[in-house]
Amino acid sequence: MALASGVRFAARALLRPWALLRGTTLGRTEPAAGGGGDGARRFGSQRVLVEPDAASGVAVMKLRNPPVNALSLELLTELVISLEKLENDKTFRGVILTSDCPRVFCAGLDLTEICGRNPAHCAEYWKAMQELWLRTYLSSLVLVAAINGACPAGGCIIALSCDCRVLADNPKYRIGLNETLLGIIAPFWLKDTYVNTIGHRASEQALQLGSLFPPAEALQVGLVDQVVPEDQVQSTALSEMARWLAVPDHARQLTKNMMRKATADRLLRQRDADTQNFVSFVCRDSIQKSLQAYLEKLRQRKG
Ligand SMILES: CCCCCCCCCCC/C=C/C(=O)SCCNC(=O)CCNC(=O)[C@H](O)C(C)(C)COP(=O)(O)OP(=O)(O)OC[C@H]1O[C@@H](n2cnc3c(N)ncnc32)[C@H](O)[C@@H]1OP(=O)(O)O
Repeated sequence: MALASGVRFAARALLRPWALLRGTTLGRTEPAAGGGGDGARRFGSQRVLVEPDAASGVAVMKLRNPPVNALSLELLTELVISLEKLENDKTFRGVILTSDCPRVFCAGLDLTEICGRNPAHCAEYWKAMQELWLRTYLSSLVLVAAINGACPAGGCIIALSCDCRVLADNPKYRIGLNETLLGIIAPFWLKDTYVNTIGHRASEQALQLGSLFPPAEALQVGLVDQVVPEDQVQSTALSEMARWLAVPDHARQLTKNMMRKATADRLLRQRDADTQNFVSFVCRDSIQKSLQAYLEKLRQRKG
C-alpha cells in the first residue's frame, strides 16, 4: 500500500546520505547464518540485520543497536530503509521484527537525541520517529513483533504498529507506554494506536499511570496476542506469520488500510504541527530537567 506521496517524499528527504553511510553496510549482503540456498543472503546495515528467506517470503529484521536498541536517529533511518527495501521486493510478504540485543526488544526513544539537543535536531529526530511509525503502521507487509525483551514507550509503539505481537514469558520483559513516568506525554498518534489496540478505558488508565505491563497482564489487557516461553518466541512468531500469510495479500492489505488509514491520516494532516508541538514541548527547561534526571537515574542504576 503506497504511503501518501508526501510521506514518501519526506522519507527520501529525511534519509540523509550521511545517516545511510555512517558505519552501515547498506546494500552489502552476506551469507545468512547456517548458509541456506538462494535468497538466504543477509542484508541490512550496522544497526538492522535482515535475514530474508525468499522461499517462504518471510524476512526476520533484527534491531542491533546495543546495549538496549535505543531509537537513535541512525537506527530509525536504517529501520525505514530496510522496511522499504523489503516492501519494494515482491518476493517478501511478511517481516518478523525482533531484537538482537539480550533482554531488551527496544528501550524507546534514544533520550540522548532529545536531551541537551537544539530544536533543529529534535525536529529532525521527531520526523524520523513519525516516519518509522507511518511506515510500519501502514505497511503492506504482514509485520509480526517477536518481543524478546523489555519493550517500553517507543519500543512499545513499534510493537503496536505490527499486526500482532508475541511476547516472551519473562516478568522482566515489561511492555507499555510509560512516558508520564519520565514527565512527558505520548503524542495523539501514539494514544490513538494504544486505544485502537487495548480500548479507550484501558488506554486512558495505562497512559496516565505510565503502566509497564508484565507478560500475563499485557496478554490480559490485549497489548500482546501471545505469551510463550522465551525459547519459543521466534517459532511462535513464524507460526503466527503463516496464519496471516494464508490470507490473500490484496484482501488483507485493503482491510488493514480500512482499519488504520483514518488514524494515520490524522498524523499526515498535521505532521508539521505535531513536530512543532514535540519540539516546543521537549525543549522546555522543565522537560529537559526531567529527561536529564531520568537519564541520570538510568546511568546510576548500575552503580
Ligand atoms: C504535546 C505534544 C506531544 C509531546 C510529546 C513529547 C514526548 C514524546 C514521546 C514519544 C513517545 C516515546 C517516548 C520514549 O520512548 S522515552 C524513552 C522511554 N524509555 C524508557 O523509559 C526505558 C529506559 N530504559 C530502561 O528502563 C532500561 O534501560 C531497560 C529496561 C530498557 C534495560 O535495562 P538494562 O538493565 O538491561 O540496561 P540499563 O538500564 O543498564 O541501560 C544500559 C545503558 O543504556 C542506557 N539507556 C537505557 N535506555 C535508554 C534510552 N531510552 N535512551 C538512552 N539511553 C538509554 C542506560 O542509561 C545505560 O547507559 P550507560 O551504559 O551509559 O549507563
